Amino acid sequence: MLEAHQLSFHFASGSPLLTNISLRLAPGEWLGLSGDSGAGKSTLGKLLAGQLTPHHGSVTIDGSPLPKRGRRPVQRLPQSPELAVNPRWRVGKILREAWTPSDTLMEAFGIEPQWLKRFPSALSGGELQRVCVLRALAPGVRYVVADEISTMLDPITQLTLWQTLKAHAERHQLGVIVISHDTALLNRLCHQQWHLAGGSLRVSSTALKAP
Ligand SMILES: Nc1ncnc2c1ncn2[C@@H]1O[C@H](COP(=O)(O)OP(=O)(O)OP(=O)(O)O)[C@@H](O)[C@H]1O
Repeated sequence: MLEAHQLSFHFASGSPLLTNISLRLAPGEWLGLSGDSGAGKSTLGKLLAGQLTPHHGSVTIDGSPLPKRGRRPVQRLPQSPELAVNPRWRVGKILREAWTPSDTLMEAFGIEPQWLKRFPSALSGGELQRVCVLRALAPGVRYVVADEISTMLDPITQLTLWQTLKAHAERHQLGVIVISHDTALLNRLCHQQWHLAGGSLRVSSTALKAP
């Protein structure tokens, strides 16, 4: 179980951005997070993934704090994949630095073998996003924070990406947090939905689907 316990956070110069945020996500469960631009959704995603440290509160997995070293069990996928990769590494090295997925999985995510020899700048944003999603699914990863990952994809590629991620998450019992402004997408994918406003979470809708 991934749990946020009363998280509070503010940036150095700013007023409080997040106040007393608590949430729980079980393995295999999908949680949707919406909110206006600037509400703090990405910041909350970074806190849950251990990329930022809360000023108050804590994040735990099965009751233990997030590990400080080694592979992060909570992986955050940012909206702009080009900012998340080393532009001087070829795509194959970028992927294999995390793990070596099977050919079947590569195919399922629509990743073509010839892309591996290219540099990230020689892939489209959507192609690179799929590489980054697959890179984040290394063994040992338990939860994924997908932060607006499909905005740049055409509808068909978007659908394929979510279907593939859904199947993979189900097989490996990954918990997934979907950050999006797209209510229809969240309704379709998520078991629980939260809306972030004024630094607090409120239930946006509770789906009746079982995880
Ligand atoms: N490193 C930083 N230093 C100072 N302020 C920051 C920093 N990063 C983000 N902020 C501010 O914190 C607030 C929340 O940012 P965040 O990216 O979490 O919002 P968001 O809800 O994800 O927005 P969007 O939907 O536009 O992506 C914004 O006002 C932003 O300007």
